[in-house]
Amino acid sequence: MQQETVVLIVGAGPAGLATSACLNLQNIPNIVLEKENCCASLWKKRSYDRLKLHLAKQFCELPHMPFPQNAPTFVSKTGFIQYLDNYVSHFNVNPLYHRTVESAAFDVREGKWLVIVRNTLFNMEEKYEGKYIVVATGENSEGYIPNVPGLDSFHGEVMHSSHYENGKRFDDKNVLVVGCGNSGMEIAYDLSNWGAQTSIVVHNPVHVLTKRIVQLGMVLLKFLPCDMVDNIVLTLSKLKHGNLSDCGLQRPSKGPFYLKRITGRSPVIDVGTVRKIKAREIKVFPSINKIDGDYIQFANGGTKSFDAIVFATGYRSTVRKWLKEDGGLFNEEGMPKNRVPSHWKGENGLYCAGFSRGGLFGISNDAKSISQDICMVLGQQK
Ligand SMILES: Cc1cc2nc3c(=O)[nH]c(=O)nc-3n(C[C@H](O)[C@H](O)[C@H](O)COP(=O)(O)OP(=O)(O)OC[C@H]3O[C@@H](n4cnc5c(N)ncnc54)[C@H](O)[C@@H]3O)c2cc1C
Ligand SMILES: NC(=O)C1=CN([C@@H]2O[C@H](COP(=O)(O)OP(=O)(O)OC[C@H]3O[C@@H](n4cnc5c(N)ncnc54)[C@H](OP(=O)(O)O)[C@@H]3O)[C@@H](O)[C@H]2O)C=CC1
Ligand SMILES: O=C(O)C(=O)Cc1c[nH]c2ccccc12
Repeated sequence: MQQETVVLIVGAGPAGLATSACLNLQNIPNIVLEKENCCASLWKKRSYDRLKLHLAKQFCELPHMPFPQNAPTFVSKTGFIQYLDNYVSHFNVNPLYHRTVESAAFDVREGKWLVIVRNTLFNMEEKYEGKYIVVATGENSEGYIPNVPGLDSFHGEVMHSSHYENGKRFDDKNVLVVGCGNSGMEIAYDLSNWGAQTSIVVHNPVHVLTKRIVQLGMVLLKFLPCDMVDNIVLTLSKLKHGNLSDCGLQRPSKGPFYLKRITGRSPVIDVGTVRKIKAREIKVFPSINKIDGDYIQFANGGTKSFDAIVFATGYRSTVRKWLKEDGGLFNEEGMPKNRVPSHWKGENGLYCAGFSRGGLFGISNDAKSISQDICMVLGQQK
């Protein structure tokens, strides 16, 4: 006899996989719906070649499966993909691929979620039902490119960081990276290594740390208050990098771990970009005013021509495009209304995993909280 699906999970990234694994361990029937042809599509298809986990492996593991002892402290992209593929087989997670969720709504009469899915392999509509639904489509669902005046007139190549693989075909080209988050800073470094004349737009203050300093900070946070940890990591970072304001990099007035906690914004973990900026191998520009043909004009009045622009300007959640209600959970931007740790549970059996802005560590906590909650509610109903 076929078991009735109890939980529908939308998205087979780390969050969907971890939630399914936790439910499988409790024998709670679930289905994972994934629009791509593989799991962890961000890692397999939408991230640059030289990507490594920025946080030490103990902060990046999913529930119930540590990284192998012989894995390096900072796991490579291929190592992480291997880990996820092992995770999927170990916990018998079987996502349904080529399934794009187009709408989900709660049927009050039936007390169920009704989900309409496009099977893109056969271009047909499918319907699924579940008592619970877990949104695991991620904070990084689609690349965001700002509305820059004149962008349409730009003659060169324009891409989002999620489509950047490496700088091979940009050697000797003039490339502008817009955005100085972790993607922008690392892509600028990669482009410069491949021989591109590289520039980066830095429009706001930014914290630049190193992976070792962040690792120390993460450990210290277990014992010390956040402001004390921020003082320690900032002192270490100033010793390491010196004063960067001459190079166009200002530090925010609030500390890096405080900002991570309150705004979710991650500090930049330097991979070597700072040395290149100091050596003027990578040029820093302020905000873009406008684009005219090949020429880009900056807020300081400077103008320069470029062959290509990489927008490393972040991502947006897409859940509000298909979830037909906010479910008491999501704001207009498709992010949780409530602050961590009250962010993962909505109304009528709606949950979200992977929206805490806490990276893989946050994802692991969400998956455990959601599976425990569903297990408890089902237990009460028996
Ligand atoms: C470049 C990059 C590097 C990162 N590195 C780290 C790191 O080192 N450490 C860390 O802790 N965090 C890191 N993060 C943050 C975070 O951990 C990752 O983004 C992680 O992949 C998020 O997992 P997720 O499952 O929530 O979302 P995703 O990995 O984005 O998975 C969501 C899945 O949902 C699918 N989907 C979307 N919409 C639909 C739909 N309508 N129907 C069906 N399927 C759908 C997508 O195809 C995708 O496979 C990184 C993020 C980025 C962008
Ligand atoms: N190895 C790793 O672990 C890596 C992890 N990541 C993680 O992935 C997530 C996404 O990172 P990322 O892709 O860098 O996106 P982010 O959202 O973290 O960064 C986007 C950057 O673009 C800037 N920006 C936005 N709009 C404009 C604009 N109009 N002009 C100029 N700058 C602009 C933002 O500045 P502001 O916010 O001030 O507006 C910010 O600095 C983060 O959590 C990050 O830490 C990413 C890469 C590698
Ligand atoms: O890679 C990211 O953006 C993350 O969100 C991971 C993360 C969680 N907590 C942090 C603290 C400092 C730097 C990165 C992270």
